[in-house]
Amino acid sequence: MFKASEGTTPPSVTMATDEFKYHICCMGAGYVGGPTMAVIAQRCPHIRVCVVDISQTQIDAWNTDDLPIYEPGLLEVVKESRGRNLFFSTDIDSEIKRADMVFISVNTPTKTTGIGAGKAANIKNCELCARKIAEVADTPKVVVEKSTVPVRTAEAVRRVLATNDRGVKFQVLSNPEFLAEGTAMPDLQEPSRVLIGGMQTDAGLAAIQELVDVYSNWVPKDRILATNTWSSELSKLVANAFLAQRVSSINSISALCEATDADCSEVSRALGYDPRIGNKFLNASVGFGGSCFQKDVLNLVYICESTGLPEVAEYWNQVIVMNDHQKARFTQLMVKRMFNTITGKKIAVLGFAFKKDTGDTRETPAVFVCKALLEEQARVQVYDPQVKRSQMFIEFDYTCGVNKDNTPKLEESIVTCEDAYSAADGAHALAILTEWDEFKTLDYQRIYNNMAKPAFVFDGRGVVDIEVLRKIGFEVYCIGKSRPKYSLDSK
Ligand SMILES: NC(=O)C1=CN([C@@H]2O[C@H](COP(=O)(O)OP(=O)(O)OC[C@H]3O[C@@H](n4cnc5c(N)ncnc54)[C@H](O)[C@@H]3O)[C@@H](O)[C@H]2O)C=CC1
Ligand SMILES: O=C(O)[C@H]1O[C@H](OP(=O)(O)OP(=O)(O)OC[C@H]2O[C@@H](n3ccc(=O)[nH]c3=O)[C@H](O)[C@@H]2O)[C@H](O)[C@@H](O)[C@@H]1O
Repeated sequence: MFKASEGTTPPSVTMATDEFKYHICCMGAGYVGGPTMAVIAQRCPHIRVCVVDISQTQIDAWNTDDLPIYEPGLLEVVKESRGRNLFFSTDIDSEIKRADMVFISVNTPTKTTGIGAGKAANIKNCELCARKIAEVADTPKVVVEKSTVPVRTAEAVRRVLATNDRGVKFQVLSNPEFLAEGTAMPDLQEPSRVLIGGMQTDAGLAAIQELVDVYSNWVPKDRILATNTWSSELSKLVANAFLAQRVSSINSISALCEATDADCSEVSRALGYDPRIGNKFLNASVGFGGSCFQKDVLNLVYICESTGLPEVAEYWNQVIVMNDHQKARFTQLMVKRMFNTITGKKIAVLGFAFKKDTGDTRETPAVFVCKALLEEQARVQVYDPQVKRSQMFIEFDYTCGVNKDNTPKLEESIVTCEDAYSAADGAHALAILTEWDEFKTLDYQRIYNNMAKPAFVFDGRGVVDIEVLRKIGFEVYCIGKSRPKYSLDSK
C-alpha cells in the first residue's frame, strides 16, 4: 500500500473510483464510523473511503449538510472530502467487494433479553457484518473491528469469515476507538494513541502493518501501538472501565463533601496535582451517561462472571451502583429541599444531552432525573441547544421504558423550550443537567425575576457561580459543594 508521504499526487476531484489504488469500506455510519472515516479520508486523499449503513435515512443525512450527528468541526471535515474520496452509501455489497480493508463500526448494545440480559454486549451486528463480508467478498481483505467488543470476539469473526466459499483469505484486526463525543475531531486528528491488535503470525503482522500505514499518514509512529488481538480488545473495555470508575470515585466523594462542608472541586484540585493521579476526569456530576461507559463496564462485569471471577465482577459492578446512586441522590435532594413535594411544580431542566457539545442522549442522566420528576408529578420544561423533542421521547422509551402508552400524560408533562429563559419562566427550580457553556453566562437575574419564589437551583454539573446566584436570591445546591442550612437539615 502507498502513502501520501511517498510522493503520490493527491487525487483530483474528478478521480474515478477505479483509479484509487486502495479502498476502505466502513460498515456503520454512526458516531464512530462517520467521524473516523471522515478523518481518514481527509488525511489520506489517496485512499477511497466509503461508509455504508443499512439505514437509508442515516446515509441520506450524511450526504447533506444536516449531518445525522452533531460534533463540532465534523461538517467542515466531511465537506472537504465528500465526493472526492469520501462517500456514503447503502450499496453495501459493492463497497465490500471493492474494499481492501473493511472496518466494522456497528453498535454493540447491552443485551436486553436472553442469556446475559442487562449485562452482556450484543455482538449480533458485528456477526452480521462478518457474515455479509463472507457472503460477498471475492478478494482478500483485512477486516478491522472498530466496534467495542467482548474479548475474543475476533475469534468468532474469523470463524464466520472462514465460511466464504470462494477460498478468500481474511485477516482480522482489533482497532478500538477512543474518541469522546464532543471532542471527536481533535481526538481523531491527534489521538492519544492508536491501538492495533492482530495475530502474531506473518500474515497477521502484515495486516497490522497495512493498518499502521493508513494511520501513519498523520499519527506519529510512537503513538501507534501494535499488540496481540485479545489484549487490544480487552484494553478498550478496561480503558472505559477505568474512566467510568474515576467518575464514580469522585462522585462518591461529592456526597461526602456535601455532608462535611468540604468542597469537591478543591479536593479534585488537590488530587490533580499528583502526577500519579492526574487532573483529568475528576469533575463530580449528576452521574455519567453516554452509550458506552455503562455498557462497557457491565460487559466487563459479565465477562468476569462468566470466567469464574465473581469478586472481580463485583468490584467493577460498584462503578455502576455508585452511578445509579448519584442520579437518584440528585432527584431525592431536589424533592427534599422543595419541601418534600414537587407535585404540580414547574421544573426547568437545562440540558438533556449526556455531556456538552453533543446531541447524543443515550443513557443521559437527564432522562433518569426527568423520569423521577414526572413520577413526582412535576411539570418539566426542558431546554437543550442540540436535542430535539422527538429525540427526548425516543430516549424515554428506549432507556426507561416510559412512553405515551404507559404514561398517557407524558407529552403534556414535558414541555420543550426554545431557550433557557423560556424554560425557566414561572419555574420553581432549575436543574442543570448538562454543562453547556451557555449556561455559565445566562442572565440569572432575569431568570430569577421570572421564577416562582423561593427560586431553587440544583446544579448537577458545577456550572454556576454559587455566590453570585445566592446574592441574587436563589437557593443553590451544587453537587459536591456545601449546602445552605435550613430547618429541613437533619444535622
Ligand atoms: N459513540 C462513541 O463515542 C463511541 C463508540 N464506540 C463503539 O463503537 C461502536 C459503534 O458505536 P456508535 O458509532 O456510537 O453507534 P451508532 O449507533 O451511532 O452507529 C452504528 C451504526 O451501525 C449501523 N449498522 C448496524 N448494523 C449494521 C450492519 N449489519 N451493516 C451496516 N450498518 C449497520 C446502524 O444503522 C448505525 O447507523 C460501538 O461498539 C461503540 O461501543 C467506541 C468509541 C466511542
Ligand atoms: O467508548 C466510548 O464510547 C468513549 O467513551 C468515553 O467518551 P464519551 O462517553 O463520549 O464522553 P466522556 O467525556 O468520557 O464522558 C462520559 C460521561 O462521563 C461524564 N463525566 C466525565 C468526566 C468527568 O470528570 N465527570 C463526568 O461526570 C460526562 O459528563 C459524560 O456523561 C471515553 O472518554 C472515550 O475514550 C471512549 O472512546
